[in-house]
Amino acid sequence: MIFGSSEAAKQFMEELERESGGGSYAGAEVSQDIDGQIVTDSDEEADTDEEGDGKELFDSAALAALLKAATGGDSDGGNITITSQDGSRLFSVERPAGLGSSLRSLRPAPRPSQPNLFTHSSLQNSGESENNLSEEEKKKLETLQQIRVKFLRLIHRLGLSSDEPIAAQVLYRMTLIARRQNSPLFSTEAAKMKAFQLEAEGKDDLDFSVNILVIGKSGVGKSATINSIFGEEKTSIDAFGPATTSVKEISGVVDGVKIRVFDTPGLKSSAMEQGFNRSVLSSVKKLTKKNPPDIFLYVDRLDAQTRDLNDLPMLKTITSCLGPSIWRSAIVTLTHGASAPPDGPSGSPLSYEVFVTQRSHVVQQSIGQAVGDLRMMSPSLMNPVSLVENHPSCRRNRDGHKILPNGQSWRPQLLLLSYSMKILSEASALSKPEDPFDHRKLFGFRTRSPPLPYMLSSMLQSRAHPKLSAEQGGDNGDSDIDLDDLSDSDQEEEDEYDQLPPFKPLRKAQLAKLSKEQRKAYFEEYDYRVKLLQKKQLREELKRMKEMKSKGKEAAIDYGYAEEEADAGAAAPVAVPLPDMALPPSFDSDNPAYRYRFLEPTSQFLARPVLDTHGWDHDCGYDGVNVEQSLAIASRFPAAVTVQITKDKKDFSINLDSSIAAKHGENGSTMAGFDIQSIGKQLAYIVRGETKFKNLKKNKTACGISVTFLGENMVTGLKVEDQIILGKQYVLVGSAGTVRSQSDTAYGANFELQRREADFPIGQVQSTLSMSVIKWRGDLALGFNSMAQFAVGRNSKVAVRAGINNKLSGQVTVRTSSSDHLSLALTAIIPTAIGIYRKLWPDAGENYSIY
Ligand SMILES: Nc1nc2c(ncn2[C@@H]2O[C@H](COP(=O)(O)OP(=O)(O)OP(=O)(O)O)[C@@H](O)[C@H]2O)c(=O)[nH]1
Repeated sequence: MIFGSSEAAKQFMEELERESGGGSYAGAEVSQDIDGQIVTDSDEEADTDEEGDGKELFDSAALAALLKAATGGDSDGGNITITSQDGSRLFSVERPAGLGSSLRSLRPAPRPSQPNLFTHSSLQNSGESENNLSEEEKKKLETLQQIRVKFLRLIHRLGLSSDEPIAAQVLYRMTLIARRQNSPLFSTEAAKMKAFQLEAEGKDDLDFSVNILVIGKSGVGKSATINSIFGEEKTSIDAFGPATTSVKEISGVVDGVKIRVFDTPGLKSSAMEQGFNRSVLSSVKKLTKKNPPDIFLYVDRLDAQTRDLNDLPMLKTITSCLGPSIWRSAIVTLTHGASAPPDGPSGSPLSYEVFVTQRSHVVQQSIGQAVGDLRMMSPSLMNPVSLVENHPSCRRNRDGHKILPNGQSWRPQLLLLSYSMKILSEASALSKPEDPFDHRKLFGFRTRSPPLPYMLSSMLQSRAHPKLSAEQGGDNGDSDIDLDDLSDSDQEEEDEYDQLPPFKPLRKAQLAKLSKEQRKAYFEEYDYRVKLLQKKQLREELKRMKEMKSKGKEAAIDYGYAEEEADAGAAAPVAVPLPDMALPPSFDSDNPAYRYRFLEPTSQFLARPVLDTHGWDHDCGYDGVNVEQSLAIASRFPAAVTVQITKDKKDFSINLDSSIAAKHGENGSTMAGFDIQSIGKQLAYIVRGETKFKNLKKNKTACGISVTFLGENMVTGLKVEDQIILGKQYVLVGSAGTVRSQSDTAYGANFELQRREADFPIGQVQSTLSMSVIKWRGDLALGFNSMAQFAVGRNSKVAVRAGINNKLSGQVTVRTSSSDHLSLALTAIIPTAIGIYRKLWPDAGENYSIY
C-alpha cells in the first residue's frame, strides 16, 4: 500500500500542536462559547472565592485559559476575555495576530508604575481602601508583594518570562490572594519594576531556598537528575548497579537559590521487598526532620513500558511511611525524556505528545490508586509531570540547554515548577494557614480544544468513493485500477504467454543439481513466465468485468436488475489469500495467526481480529474486532461501512467509517459519509460530503466539506483535491483545505507524487514522495515524506519510509519481509546484536529506535 503524505502530516501536526500548545503537560483545557469568550468553571469559582469558603481560589481551567493565552495559543489576533458570572471582566488578553501575548489584569485596573508600591508607607498613602486595612492585613500584603517580587526575580534568573504559562498562573493566583485581603493595590507591574530594579543592581540578596526530596525505583535516573539540576557531578551515578546506598543530603547554590536535595537509594517495586523500602523511607524521615522537603520529585522513566500496577506496593509504602500529604507537593519526573515513542496500535509510532500523555497518565493513575483517593484520578488533581533528559549527548538549544524532542528546555521548566510550588505555599500560608494549598489544582489539566491540525490532515487524506463490485453490477471497485486504462494494454503481449514453448518447473532435488548460472537462468525464465501469466489472468479478469458491466447495463434496461445477469456470467471466484494479520510480538504456537492464513472472502462482509500489542490484558493480545461490509443500496448506491471496536479491561473505543456514493453519468461521483473517531477521550462525530469529477481523461478533481462535532465544539472543514495521471507510471495528487472552529483556523496542503511500475499491479515496485504544509496559530509546519517498496532477491521485500519536518526531526523506518531462510536467520541477528549493545552501553541509543 502507498503511504499517504497525510501520515507525515499527522505526525507533524501533532508536533506543531504540541509546540504551540506550550507546557509539558497534556495541554490546556479551554472551552469556548459561541461568541469567542472563554467560559470556564473557574469563572464561578473565582467569584465564589471572594465571598465563599476560600478553599478553591480558582481552578485549573481558568489557569488553562490563561496559559493558553500566555503561550499565544489562541487564534489569530484573538482577544480572550474571562468573565465572571456577574458579567464583569476579570482578565483580558489582547494580542495582535501571530505575535506574543500581552497579559494585563483588568481588575484591579492597570496603574501607572509605582515602584515603591509594596512598601508599607506607600500603601498607607495610596487610597481609601488601604486605610481600611488593619495593620496585620497591611503587613500580610507587604509580605505577599515581597514574595511576588522574589518570584519574578526567580523567573528572571531562570531566563524565562513572566508570560511563561506556569509563571502566569502563579502570578494570577497571588493576585487573587491579594484580592481576598480587600486591597486593590496589589500590582504586578509594581512588583515587576521592583524585581527588574533589584536584578539590575545585581545584588545577591535573593532569600530563597528549596528542599527537594528525590524518590524512585533503582536506576531510573534520580542521581543523574540531581546532577543535571546542579549542572555538575554532585552525586555518583552507575549504569550497572545501585549507586546510592544511603540517603544523602546534597546542597548547592543555583543562580542564587539555595537548593538542598535528598538523594535516596532506589526503591523496589516487588511486594516482597517492601521491608527494604520501609527502612529507606524511615531514614528519609529522620534525615528530613530538620529540613522538611518543599518539593517531592517522584522519579520514573518515560520509556518504561508498564501498563500494569507493578509499582503499587512501592507507592503504597511511600504513602504509608511519608503520609498521603507528601503527594500534595509531588512532581512526577519522567527521565529519558528524549526516548522515541513506541508503535501505536496502528503499527506506526505514536506521536511524542500522545506517548508522554499516556505514560504520565499511567504513573498518575497508579499514584491515585496507591493513595486510595479517587479524586486524584481526576485530571484537575493529578500531580504535575515534568520531563527530564540526562543523557550527555542530548540535543541542546542555542543557549546550551538540553532540550526535549518537543523543543522544550526541560531544566528551567522543572526548576520553575519547583519554585512555583514553594512560592505558592508561602503565599497561601499567608492567606489561610490552616488550609494548605494543593498544588495539583494548579497544574493538572487536560485538553479539550479541538486538535485542528490533526483534523485537517485527516480531512486532506484522499478517500476512494465506494463502487459497485462486479457482482453488484459495477466495475471492479478497486480504485487503483482503472478499467479503461488497462483494457487497452498492449495487444501484442496478449498472446505472448500462449506462444511460449512448454516449460516444466523443476523439483527441489533437480534444482540442487544445477550450476549457479543455470539456476539463475532458470529463475529468470520462471519469473518472466509467472509475470506473463499474471498479466494474462488480469487481462482476462478485466475483460470479464467489462463484459459483465455492459451485460449488466443491458439487463438493467431490459429487466431493471443487473445482478442476476451479472451473476450468470461470473466464473467461479479464485481463492486469494488475505494479507497476513498483524502478528503478536512474541511467538506462541497456540495463536491462530501463526497457524492459518485467511482467504479473501467471497462475500462482501469481512470480520477480522485487531491486535493490540500494548493491550492491558495480554492473554491473547487481541482486544478488538474489525468488521467491513460493502453493499449496494437500492442496487444503485454503493456503500461501505467499517467498524472497529476495541475493548480491554479498562478502555473501550469505537471507530466507524461509513460512506455512500452516487454516480452522475460516467465522469462524476458524489460521496456522503459519517464517521465516529476517538480523539483523546472524546468521540468525534464527522459528517462529510465530497464530489469528484473526471474533467479530463487523466485528471480528476474533487471538492469536499466536513462538519465535526467534538464535545461542545463544532469544526467545519473545506477541501479541494486534484489528481493528474502523468504517463503510465506517475500520479500527482494535490490537496488543500482549511478547518475552522470558532475563531481558530488551520490551513494546509498536501502534494504527493506516486510512481509505480508500468505493469502495476503485477509489478510491485512503488515509491511515493510527498510534502505537507500546515499553518496554524502563526506557525508553519512543513513535512517531507518518502516511501519506497521494492524486492530484494527473489524472496524478500523491503519497504523504506523516511520523513523529516522543518524542525529537523524525523524518522526512518525499514520493514522487510522474507520467505528466505537465510535472510530470516540474518534478521534474528539484528535484535541479538541490539540486545548485546544495549547491555554493554545501556545509556546509548535513547534518541533512536529500530523497527
Ligand atoms: N539516556 C538517559 N540515561 C539516563 C537518564 N537518567 C539516567 N540515565 C542513566 O541511567 C543510569 C542510572 O542512573 P542513576 O542516576 O544512577 O539512577 P538512580 O535512580 O540514581 O539509581 P540508584 O542510585 O541505583 O537508585 C546511568 O547510567 C545514567 O547515565 C536519562 O534521562 N536519559
